[in-house]
Amino acid sequence: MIRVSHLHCGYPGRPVLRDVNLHVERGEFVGILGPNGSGKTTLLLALTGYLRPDSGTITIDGRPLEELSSRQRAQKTAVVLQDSQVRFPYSCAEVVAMGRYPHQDRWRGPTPRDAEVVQWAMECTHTLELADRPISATSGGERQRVMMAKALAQETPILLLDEATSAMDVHWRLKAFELFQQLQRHQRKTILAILHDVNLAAVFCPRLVFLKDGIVAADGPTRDVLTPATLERVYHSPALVYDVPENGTRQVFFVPEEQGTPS
Ligand SMILES: Nc1ncnc2c1ncn2[C@@H]1O[C@H](COP(=O)(O)OP(=O)(O)OP(=O)(O)O)[C@@H](O)[C@H]1O
Repeated sequence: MIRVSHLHCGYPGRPVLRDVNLHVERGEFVGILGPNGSGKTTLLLALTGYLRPDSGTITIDGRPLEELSSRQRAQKTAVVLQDSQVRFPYSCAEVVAMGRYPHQDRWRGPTPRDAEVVQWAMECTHTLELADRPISATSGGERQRVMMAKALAQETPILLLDEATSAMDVHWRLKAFELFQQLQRHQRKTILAILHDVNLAAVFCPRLVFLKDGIVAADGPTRDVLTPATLERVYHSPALVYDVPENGTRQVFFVPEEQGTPS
C-alpha cells in the first residue's frame, strides 16, 4: 500500500531523512517513534506530498505520489496533526464537514451521504455536543477530537497521526486509540501514528519503526524491537522492559540515570 524507497528528504539547506525504506501493507497499524528532531514529522509530510523528496520514491497503491493530484492524495490520506490551526471561527461541525471536500463536486455541494458521514465521524469521536461551538472556543483536547472527526469524515484508506492525541487526557487518549484500532481491524485502514508515548504505542501498534538522526534505527514487530537495547540505542536512556501477561503487551520503564538499573 505505502512503499518508501531510498528516501532522502528535508528542508532547504537541512537534509533530514537519509535513505529511508519503509513498506506498509494495507490494514497495518504502525507506531513511528524516535527522539525529538529524528525526522518523524518530516517523514509524515513527505507521505502527504507536502514535502518533495530530494531523492528516492514514495508510492501509494503502486502509484508514485507525485503523479497523484492533491484531490487524489486527499482521497487516499487523511492527517491529524498535534496542533491544527483553524484561522476562522468556523463551528466544529463545519470543520468536520471540510473533511468531505475531496469527495465533493464543486458545483453540487454537500449530499445527504456527506451529512451522514459527518454525523458518523462526530458520533464516534464524541464531538456532537461541540457541533455548534466555534472551533476557536474549544480546549486543546477537544480540538484534537474535532480534527480526528474531520480526518474520519475524509473516509481515506490511510490515516497519518502526528502526536494526534497529545492534548487529550488518559480517558480520551485511550478512547481515541481504541477507535483507531477498530478502524484498522474492521475497515482495514492503514494507520501510521507518530508517538512519544512508547507504552501507548506498545499497546496499540503491532509494529514499531524507530527513527534516529533521519535513519530507520529499528523496524519490526513490537515484541521484537521493543527491547532495552533498542531503547538505549535510540534514546540513550536505560530502560526496563516488562511483559504484561494480562494483555500480552510489553511496557517500558525508563530509568533515571542517577537511580541506575537494578541488578
Ligand atoms: N520547516 C523547517 N525548516 C528547516 N528545518 C526544519 C523544519 N522543520 C523541521 N526542521 C528540522 O528538521 C529536523 C527533523 O524535524 P522533525 O519535525 O521531522 O522531527 P521530529 O522527529 O518530528 O521531532 P519532534 O519529536 O520534536 O516532533 C529537526 O532538526 C528540525 O529542526
